[in-house]
Amino acid sequence: MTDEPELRRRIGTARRVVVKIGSSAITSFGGGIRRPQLDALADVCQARMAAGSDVFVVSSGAIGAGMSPLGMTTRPSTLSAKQAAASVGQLELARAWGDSFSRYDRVVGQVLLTAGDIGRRESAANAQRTLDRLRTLGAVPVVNENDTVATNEIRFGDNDRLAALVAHLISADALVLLSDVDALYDSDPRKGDATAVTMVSGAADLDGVVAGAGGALGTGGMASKLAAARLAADAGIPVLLTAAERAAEALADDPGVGTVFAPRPERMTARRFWVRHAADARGAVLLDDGAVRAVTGSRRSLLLAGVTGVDGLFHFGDVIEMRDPAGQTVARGIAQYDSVEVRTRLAERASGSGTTGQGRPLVHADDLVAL
Ligand SMILES: Nc1ncnc2c1ncn2[C@@H]1O[C@H](COP(=O)(O)OP(=O)(O)O)[C@@H](O)[C@H]1O
Ligand SMILES: N[C@@H](CCC(=O)OP(=O)(O)O)C(=O)O
Repeated sequence: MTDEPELRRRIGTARRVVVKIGSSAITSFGGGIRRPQLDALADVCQARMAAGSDVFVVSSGAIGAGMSPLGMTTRPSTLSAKQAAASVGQLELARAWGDSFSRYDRVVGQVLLTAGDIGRRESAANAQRTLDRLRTLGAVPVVNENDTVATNEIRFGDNDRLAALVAHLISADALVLLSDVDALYDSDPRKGDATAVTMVSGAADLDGVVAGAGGALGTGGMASKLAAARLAADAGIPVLLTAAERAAEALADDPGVGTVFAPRPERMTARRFWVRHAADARGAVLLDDGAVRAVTGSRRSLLLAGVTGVDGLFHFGDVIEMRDPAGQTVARGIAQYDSVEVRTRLAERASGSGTTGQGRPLVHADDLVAL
């Protein structure tokens, strides 16, 4: 098991680093983008690049940056108003990052992505190639969610998750999450006494930790950072979480600040990671209790015999969800049948005219990830 100093050194010497900056760190109510803070972050990223690392920036703040030009005084709540604010704000944000890095004669490349893009192999491969080419050209990729086309259903939910998915996409060696709080605490530090957690190596370290909501400008709060850290851990990527104002220490070669999250000892295969985290599920099947035990406890393939119903339309090769009798999603995996065929087989079984106990499994154990 990795110890804390070793993990911190690993992050400090990572060759390829994704740095995610939250809205709360670089925007303010009424004032839009806080240029001095953004410049300070660009200074730190430049120093790390000068030391030989590749840095990929994931920057939130488009909605915050677009509010004041549009005369909005509170963060918009409807999707269309958020998208309108973001479309104005993305320009402001890209210009600000461009100006900031131009002080070092560096060009930035804006990369706007949705969850759907990362969930589809072809567009994910294209995004990965673009990011890589920007890197080889010496430009700094600045990634954000493509808010204009993201819908409630397909939103990343927040940029912490986006940053973790990007880190996986580009095979990063470390992910640094910069927020307005200097570490993970056992409860929201804004609400009183709280103790900092310096390292998380597994679920047990989160026992008793209450991850609360974010600030007025952020979206995910601490829960989304923990989910992103878990996602990165599955991808084998260590994470450091701290405040943007500690960025210089966070990106130093031996970062002594914030909370570090250890990756899984064995990186999930790219295929299982994709099934678990990236791909959009196209539909779902309902399982009986025996099938739930088989797929979650014994990690066996899902046979049609354990399926009691189908929800939605899916095709052979799509990622589907598996739900227990209470409707809770217990696993995800790749379907080896179309939904129409599953429905037909279930109807045959109900009428006594067929068997569903034989044949190939609906989801093979190798393509199945319990949640
Ligand atoms: N257990 C916790 N530890 C640390 N911060 C927490 C915790 N619970 C809630 N928070 C709050 O989460 C906020 C950071 O989330 P958010 O506003 O979404 O940031 P960002 O804009 O950087 O994504 C902090 O301001 C902090 O008050
Ligand atoms: N794409 C949105 C992201 C919002 C968001 O996730 O913000 P944060 O929780 O501060 O990372 C924007 O740029 O405003």
